[in-house]
Amino acid sequence: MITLDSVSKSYAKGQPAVNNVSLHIEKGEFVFIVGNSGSGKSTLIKLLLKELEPTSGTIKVNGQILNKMKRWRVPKYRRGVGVVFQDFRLLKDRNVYENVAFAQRVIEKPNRVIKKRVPEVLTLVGLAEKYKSFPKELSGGEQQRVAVARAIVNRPDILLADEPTGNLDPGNSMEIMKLLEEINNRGTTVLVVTHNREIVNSMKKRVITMRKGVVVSDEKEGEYHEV
Ligand SMILES: Nc1ncnc2c1ncn2[C@@H]1O[C@H](COP(=O)(O)OP(=O)(O)OP(=O)(O)O)[C@@H](O)[C@H]1O
Repeated sequence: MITLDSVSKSYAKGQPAVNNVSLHIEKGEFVFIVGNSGSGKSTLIKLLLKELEPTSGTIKVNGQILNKMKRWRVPKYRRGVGVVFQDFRLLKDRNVYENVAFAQRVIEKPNRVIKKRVPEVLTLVGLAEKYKSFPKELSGGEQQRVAVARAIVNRPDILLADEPTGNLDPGNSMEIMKLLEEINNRGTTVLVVTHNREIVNSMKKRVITMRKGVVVSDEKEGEYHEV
């Protein structure tokens, strides 16, 4: 599903943010990416979204080599990848329903599809009853649920979450991770960048640890390592 082959990314100067990384993630896997601040995790996510180009190496996602992808194909590619961020990034002036529906409207899904699909995903994330609420009327955990609903409404093959619990308390953090696990159980490949040691250690998933741009460990049912 995702293969990185000797991928490096250097910004203007200094050592590469991602340094000769090779890894393979199978369809349906749940993977944590951990590592200190500045170890290259967000850069890796941006490379997978084709927001950045690698300085060298190749990235293959769903059989497509990202480096060679024609520019006009990129929007379609990104639609197959759901993304969740630490800061939720909801539209403040739209209610829960519209925040999720928006992701379908931009790809011109017909209204009858939207009317069926949005309540479905809101039920999955446990927010069916709050569909009329605006982001400011929701708790942080609820806002992140909306962001997750928006990320999955178009049924992406892959869900990338960059510090999805960074702004949440421990209870809400665990609930969001359980939700990501549920989405994974339904077939979506899930990659989660996190600093949350307790959650990583309790969930017993694959853990890829980065340090200074390099993958220093990659364990099945791994633990959070300080490196
Ligand atoms: N746009 C940029 N221009 C120059 N250097 C950058 C840029 N973005 C990131 N870097 C550098 O690349 C390295 C890796 O950054 P990255 O954001 O990928 O780390 P991270 O592991 O996601 O960190 P954090 O846990 O703090 O989010 C850091 O040294 C950072 O300063």
